Amino acid sequence: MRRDGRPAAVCEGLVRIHTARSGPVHALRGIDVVIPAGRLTAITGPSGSGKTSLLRILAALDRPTAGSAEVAGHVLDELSARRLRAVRRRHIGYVFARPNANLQPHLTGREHLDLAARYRGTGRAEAREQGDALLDLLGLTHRAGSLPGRLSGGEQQRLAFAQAMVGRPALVVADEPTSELDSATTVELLAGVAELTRSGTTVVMATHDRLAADAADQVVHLRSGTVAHEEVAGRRLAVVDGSGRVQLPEAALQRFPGRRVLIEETADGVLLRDPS
Ligand SMILES: Nc1ncnc2c1ncn2[C@@H]1O[C@H](COP(=O)(O)OP(=O)(O)OP(=O)(O)O)[C@@H](O)[C@H]1O
Repeated sequence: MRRDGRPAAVCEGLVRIHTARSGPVHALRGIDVVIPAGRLTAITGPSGSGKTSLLRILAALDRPTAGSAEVAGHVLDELSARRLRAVRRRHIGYVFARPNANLQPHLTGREHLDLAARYRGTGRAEAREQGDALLDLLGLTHRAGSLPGRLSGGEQQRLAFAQAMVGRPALVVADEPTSELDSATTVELLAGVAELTRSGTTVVMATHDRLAADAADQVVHLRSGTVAHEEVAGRRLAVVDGSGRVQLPEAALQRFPGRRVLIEETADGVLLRDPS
């Protein structure tokens, strides 16, 4: 949670319909999700389930077709384009999947951090202090003077996280940041990210990688643009949306071939039965 106890981001009934040549594509069909502050949340789900569409809205790079997204207390869908850009600059860090997409070839590690901090309005002395701490935490101190071309893929992604986090944004959004790394490098990067979330940063990361999902405090699993389930503290939770809809796990769904259920309330829960 943030110091004020509020989550870093809250999405309610998010709908995103893309316009493709073949017609409208319903990428998000009513997503309710809460991103707790100071935690690592993984967004998982098969290809095309809506992970990037959700992340782009959380990162203020795109707007929902309907529903609302609040980040750091700002209701993004109500903001003008200028205010949205300002919120993105100040409060949101972004990490792309491809290491070299995150970095400028002519800037050293240190220069990346200085520039990102200035962009977020952080004073020079504070930026230096935070930059040093981030480089140290991510094992990059000896690389501060190097250009990205001299860094390994894993080091480049760690620098990308440092750059996304300097200036203390409310939310760092990362789209499959481990997809181009081998498993040993992935483990190293995740250890660094876990360390950063322990120091108070909130990270939301789309991933296909089980290692990355296992490192998360919360996993939100998407299926066809809806939240299929969440995993928190090792427990798998179904999500009841605002209109009372619950997605059953695949195995449970098999029990209802007619897609109709009898709902029985019992003393300690609710029972679903096949009516046939
Ligand atoms: N700009 C766009 N224009 C048209 N359709 C889009 C656009 N962006 C995404 N889509 C479609 O929306 C759906 C969800 O895509 P999205 O990229 O959000 O899923 P994803 O879970 O991130 O997929 P992947 O794991 O393959 O990256 C897909 O059917 C995709 O083709």
